[in-house]
Amino acid sequence: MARHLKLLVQRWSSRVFSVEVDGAPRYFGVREQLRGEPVPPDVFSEVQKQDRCYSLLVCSGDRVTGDRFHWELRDRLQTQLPPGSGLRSMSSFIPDQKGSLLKGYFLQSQAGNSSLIEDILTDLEQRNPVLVCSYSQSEDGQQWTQCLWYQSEENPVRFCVVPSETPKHHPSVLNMINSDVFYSLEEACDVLKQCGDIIPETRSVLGMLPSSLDARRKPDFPVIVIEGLDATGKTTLTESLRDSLGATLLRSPPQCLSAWRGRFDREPPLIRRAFYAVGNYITAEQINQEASKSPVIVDRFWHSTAAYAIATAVTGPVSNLPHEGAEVYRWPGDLLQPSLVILLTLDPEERKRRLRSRGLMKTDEEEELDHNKLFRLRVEEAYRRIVGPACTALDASPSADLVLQQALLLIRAKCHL
Ligand SMILES: Nc1ncnc2c1ncn2[C@@H]1O[C@H](COP(=O)(O)OP(=O)(O)OP(=O)(O)O)[C@@H](O)[C@H]1O
Ligand SMILES: Nc1ccn([C@@H]2O[C@H](COP(=O)(O)O)[C@@H](O)[C@H]2O)c(=O)n1
Repeated sequence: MARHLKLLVQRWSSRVFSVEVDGAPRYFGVREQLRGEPVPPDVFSEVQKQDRCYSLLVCSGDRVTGDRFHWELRDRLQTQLPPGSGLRSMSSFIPDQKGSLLKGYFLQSQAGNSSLIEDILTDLEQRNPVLVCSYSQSEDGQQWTQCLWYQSEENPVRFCVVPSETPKHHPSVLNMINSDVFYSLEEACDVLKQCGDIIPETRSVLGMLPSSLDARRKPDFPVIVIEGLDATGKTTLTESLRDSLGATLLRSPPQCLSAWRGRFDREPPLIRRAFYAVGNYITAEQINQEASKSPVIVDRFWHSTAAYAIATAVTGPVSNLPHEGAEVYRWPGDLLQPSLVILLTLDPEERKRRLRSRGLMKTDEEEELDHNKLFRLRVEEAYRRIVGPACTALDASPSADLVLQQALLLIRAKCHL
């Protein structure tokens, strides 16, 4: 077994395992010896006595390869596993230890399917950086045990499975910085550079970056960013503001990246978020140039990149988000700061009505906003928690003209235009 896997398993009992059930994580741990009465963790409560469970944790040392493999693995398992395997997302982490998160999947093997599932797992384990554990119930039905699957045929070391307290932070929070949310151009570029061989388009994207960036340069004219969920009226408002103020209208991601956006939208979060992060820096350079001549209006910027990334990385209710004031909500030190950020807010029913009447194709995330109320609430709350600058909320439900008048009032008050 590779050295890093050995180290990992030696610290097994300090790790917490988390399995997603109905969009919320359930936690358990493992101990070498059971102290006190056995209490099966609730993840196992609906598993039949003769069934086995398996966990697969991705253990690649290289995060780009690991994230892509984790992403593809779901599709592979969904197509290969027999029905009733109850495939769920899972992770393992050391509470409060940044960077300790390992991602993977948890599944059930019903008695009749066991050999088929074991063939799939053997093949996976032999060819890929994945650590498989199996879980079985003791004869008396009192206890679930975990063992590393590769050695289960020989003399397996069995760990007792025990319930674990809900940790202070959602597991994804541990790996969020510079995986989901990038705090410098350098970090985002590093990820894209590592993808050069597998995604040739990254070279063209990186080629769009200016040779130098100066975040401290203060633009001569105000820079106003308009943010909000899709169909809240950003396009309508930004175009009206451009006309009313004689401003330049820009957007993030910038027009010059349009050809490659779809390609990066199909990649796992690490790569997708790095693409959008780099897009903000390219837009920032365009802002710098235009804001020496006129006010600049920007349709989406950093708030969108960070809020969607944070809200997607965690699951469950808003209380699972990193707490208000956490590091993930701060503005990157090397990114131009706008003079004002206006967040358009809208009642979900009215937003749906506008979406329907517009009738355009929706991205996966837009679909998710529609179907998953918790996801929408997390995005909205993440928007509100980002600081440096924080956004100013504006009710987008009145007519387009009234929203424009309200936005102009805010801009005049804040930017003295
Ligand atoms: N204040 C308003 N009242 C009623 N309808 C509006 C208002 N503002 C915009 N709309 C309509 O709602 C729909 C969505 O607006 P718009 O395209 O401006 O939103 P958006 O935030 O830019 O969306 P996306 O982020 O998905 O591009 C459009 O059909 C638009 O005409
Ligand atoms: N600065 C940005 C802009 C957008 N995104 C991501 O794109 C999606 C929304 O874009 P629309 O063109 O549909 O408005 C959203 O899902 C964000 O993930 C971003 O990350 N950063």
